[in-house]
Amino acid sequence: MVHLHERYGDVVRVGPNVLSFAQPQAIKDIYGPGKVWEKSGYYPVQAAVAKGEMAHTLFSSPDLTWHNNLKKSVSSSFTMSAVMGYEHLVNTTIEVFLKELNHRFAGKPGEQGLIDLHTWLLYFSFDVIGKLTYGARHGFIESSSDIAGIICYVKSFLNYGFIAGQMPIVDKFLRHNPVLLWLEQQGVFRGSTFPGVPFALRHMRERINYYANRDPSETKDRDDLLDKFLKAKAKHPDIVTDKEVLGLSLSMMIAGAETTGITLTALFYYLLKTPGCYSKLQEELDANLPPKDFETIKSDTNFSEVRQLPYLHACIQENFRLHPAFGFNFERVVPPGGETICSHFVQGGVVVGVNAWVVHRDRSIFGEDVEQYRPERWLDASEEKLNQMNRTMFQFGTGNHVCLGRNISLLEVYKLVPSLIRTFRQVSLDDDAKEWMLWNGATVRMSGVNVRLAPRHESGDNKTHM
Ligand code: HEM
Repeated sequence: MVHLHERYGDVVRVGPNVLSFAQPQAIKDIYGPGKVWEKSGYYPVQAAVAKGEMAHTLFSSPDLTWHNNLKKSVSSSFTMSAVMGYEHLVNTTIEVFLKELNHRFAGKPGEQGLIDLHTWLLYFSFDVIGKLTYGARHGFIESSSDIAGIICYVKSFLNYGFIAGQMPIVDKFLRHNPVLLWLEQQGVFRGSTFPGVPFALRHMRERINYYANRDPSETKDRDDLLDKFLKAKAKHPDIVTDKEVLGLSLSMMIAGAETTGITLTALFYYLLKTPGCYSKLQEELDANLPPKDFETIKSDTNFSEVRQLPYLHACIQENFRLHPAFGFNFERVVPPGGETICSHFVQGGVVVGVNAWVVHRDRSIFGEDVEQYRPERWLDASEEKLNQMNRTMFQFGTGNHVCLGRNISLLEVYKLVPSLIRTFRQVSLDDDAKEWMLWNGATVRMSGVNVRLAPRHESGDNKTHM
């Protein structure tokens, strides 16, 4: 999409009835205050399937009333202050992650010390989401494997949606084929069910039993998202049923895990490719959060503290700018009667959208060096420029469908990056000259980010903490 706009200009017709806009003004015109336009046919293709039934999520549902009511019922569990209450759940996952990396790889020579960073950060982000949603990790990290093929499924699920979503009618013959769904309901065919469904159903059952079999005065609230979803169900039974609880739980994993794993990998890649930035960040962390021993490091990396560190913030913003996790246009349908977008009148029914990869590379906003990873642009900018840059950031979308889990992903990123950098004396690319490989399958994925870790304490010191 970046190349298409470079070649054909600010408005590109990318399908018979589909327009892509490059100018930041289009963000305001399409998704801005008061704009509640329907999502395009791209989204329902992304519905999960549970035992032959469509399990719509906030992301996939075309029904705006259902979406708005459901989002309103659970949004208080995703505010920044609510999310800070989940910090200890992230801490325990960071602790396990760092211990595994240290024990398996740190300081080891040859193949033994080589880490496929993206794969490990996916183990991390999928385990964090399990912990936040159900209070229990699936165990990707400890087993160093893709449990039940969940990660692989999410990738192929998004790949499929990315392709089929270009011509949504084909979906009715493929994944959401009514005959296949019916066969699945009869137990004849099990191809479409998301492998995360059995986990979700087991945790839902256990939780419902937990509350049913205890006197309310004896039950202690659990502090995970499933508890919040079940409370929303009790409070708004007309809006949130078991089906919604299942859809919400699944969407945490589908929308929230790979996106954060990609964001973390890109951030380490850019930092390691620009060693000056890495050293500056390390200096800031060392100056503000003096290194502690391995056991206490995860609890020392306090979210409210690290959020205030300017260089860390600049590094994270610059990464979101250069590598937003989603690589597709967030498509909406122009309402009947038509609307004006960036001074062009567009007829009702036309699908329009903006791509974060495109607007984040607008030279009039971010400067001529848009392809360069340069966190300093966030520190050197005048107040007016900074406001303009912040307004153009589109990695989480905006408006009615803005990412529900953005604060959760910020919590993960702001905590994991300093924790990993402080835990190891050195993090380095295995081959500095090698570039990563990128491809777009709705999320923009990478491969070839292989790193090595040097422990802070070379000798037996480190082992005593394991
Ligand atoms: C770096 C990480 C993440 C990125 C870049 C990201 C990006 C996005 C974007 C761009 C959208 C809106 C798409 C559109 O308008 O069409 C979205 C929606 C959504 N995201 Fe995220 N996301 C991230 C993490 C998460 C997490 C951690 C969760 C949950 C725990 C989550 C849950 C959702 C949900 C439920 C929606 C649908 C919201 C709606 O339609 O109202 N996301 N995300």
